[in-house]
Amino acid sequence: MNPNEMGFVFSTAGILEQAKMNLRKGSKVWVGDKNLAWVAAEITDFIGKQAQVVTTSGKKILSSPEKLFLRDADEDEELGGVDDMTKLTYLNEPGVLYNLERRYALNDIYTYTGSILIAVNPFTKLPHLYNAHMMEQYKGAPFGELSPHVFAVADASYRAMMNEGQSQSILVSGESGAGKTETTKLIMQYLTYVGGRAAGDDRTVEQQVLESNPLLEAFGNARTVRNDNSSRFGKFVEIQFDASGRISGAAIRTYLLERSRVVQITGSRKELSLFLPVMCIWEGNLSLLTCLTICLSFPLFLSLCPPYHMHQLITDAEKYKLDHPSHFHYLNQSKTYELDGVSSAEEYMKTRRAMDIVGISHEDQEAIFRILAAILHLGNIEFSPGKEHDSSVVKDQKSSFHMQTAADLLIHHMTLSQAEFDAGSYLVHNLVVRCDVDLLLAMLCTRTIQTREGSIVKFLDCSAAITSRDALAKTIYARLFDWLVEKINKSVGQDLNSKIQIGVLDIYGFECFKYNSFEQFCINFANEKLQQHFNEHVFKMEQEEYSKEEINWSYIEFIDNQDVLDLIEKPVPSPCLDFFWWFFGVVSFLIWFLCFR
Ligand SMILES: Nc1ncnc2c1ncn2[C@@H]1O[C@H](COP(=O)(O)OP(=O)(O)OP(=O)(O)O)[C@@H](O)[C@H]1O
Repeated sequence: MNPNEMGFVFSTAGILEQAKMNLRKGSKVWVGDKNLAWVAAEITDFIGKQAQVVTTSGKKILSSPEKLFLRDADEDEELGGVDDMTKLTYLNEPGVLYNLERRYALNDIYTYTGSILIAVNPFTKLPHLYNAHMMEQYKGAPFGELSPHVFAVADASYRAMMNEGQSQSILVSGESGAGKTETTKLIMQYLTYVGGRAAGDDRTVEQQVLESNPLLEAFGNARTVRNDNSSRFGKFVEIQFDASGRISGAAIRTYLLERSRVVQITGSRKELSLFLPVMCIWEGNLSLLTCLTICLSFPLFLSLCPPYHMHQLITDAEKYKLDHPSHFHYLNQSKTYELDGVSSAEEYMKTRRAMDIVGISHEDQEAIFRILAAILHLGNIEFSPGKEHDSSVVKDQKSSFHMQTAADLLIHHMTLSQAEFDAGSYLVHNLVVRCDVDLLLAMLCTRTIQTREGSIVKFLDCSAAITSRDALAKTIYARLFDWLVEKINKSVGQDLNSKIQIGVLDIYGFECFKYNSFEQFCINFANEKLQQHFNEHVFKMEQEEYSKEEINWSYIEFIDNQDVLDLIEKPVPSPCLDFFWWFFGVVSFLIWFLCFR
């Protein structure tokens, strides 16, 4: 991606400038506060190396001058804050936060910092901000002329694409729950508005992209500590345009599905509930089945469904041998089986509808639910030690039942081509290939190692068998997700001839738990890379430009995360490697010398 072609939407502000300090008595400053983060104060005296400040509430504090930030003096007059933070005299963290707070209080959730848009999550519906009238207002309006808005960023990208004939990208970044996915949807809504096809067309590409969202969310979202509907995958939506600026195709690319959530929640409930009001539960990935089972067991949910749906849910649950979610290991770890304000039955039907819209046949829909049910049954297979050393067997009858059911559900429908049909001795074109339960057992309890002499079968102990079971469940789920994305892309249709497109990247945010999985590491690494791209775009390139043109200005200090990236992705410098091999050689020689001489 060419950074010059990028628009940015940032949902949180980063640390900006610690302005060159010029403190004296009477200076208005920000001083750190344990509860409020920052409070406004004024310097009244200097005692030794410390500055004495008096806060607006009259509290006297001694602070080292380096910990103080200069504050704009005019905040009392301009109660609404500034719509572009570059207008602030002192662009520092407390100044930025205070400005955002003042604007937020007036429901102004958007603020510019130059060409970057900062969005503060309103956690409430603001329909007046996103209606057709607003879209019409922003259409073609020069950037910065109207109040800051996500439509202005989308419009600027669209205009730049049309005027320069170059593809554009919009990066939506921020921590979990900041509002990235909502912002992405609004950008798509606007692009749909300006680049929509002529009236009278059948279901348009843009409609299909928007309509496929519930499907992706049903399979790729989960409840986390910060967000009830957190995307657990990154998404890059490419909207393709023809030369006249009309949408001609689209493609959705997904990244880094957090597949470990299929088999376990991220942190233990106890740890999370100590600090946070919402427990981290795993829900969205199998929300369809959860709702199937919840609907069966809770009359309340049943009463929410129209009779046809009720009937369908019951038969589906019976068909897949499902029960209350508390009976399934992959669902009961959080002990939470419903979300406030979310009707599982409605969600289930919404997802079914989205499948119809995307063109997933009823046979394929059946297959999807069978696979999901099979994953749930897989999770209930337990193991006990076998007769052989370090081996394992299926624990009891209950586990055997779940294994048999999983195998029965993992059937594969094959439609043979005429050539295949003619070549083989098949009686039918359509074959149903069942999963052999003995093969499934062997897959879970043993590992086959290929050697030069042939293959060796190694028994797995109980914990290794459980790891193997979970790995299978995760892999099946991830493949199903990829298949769904492929299906959506086929249904939406890409325009392979398109020369210009707008890409919207919605990548899920940085998170840090007590124990972080490898997946979390990859997610955080991706976020660090994006941060570096942002640093390069906003700070480094601008500063280089100023230096080149010999413009006198003070350097902005920013936290450069290049060291973190180097630590992860840079090859080990060769002197270290050389030393390692030298050291290894010496130690090997000594061992050989001491043992054999
Ligand atoms: N512009 C907005 N208007 C109204 N509500 C919003 C807006 N942006 C976000 N929200 C609310 O915040 C919730 C969380 O937003 P969203 O799912 O977009 O966060 P996210 O940054 O994508 O989180 P994650 O990284 O966990 O997926 C939404 O479900 C919605 O209720």
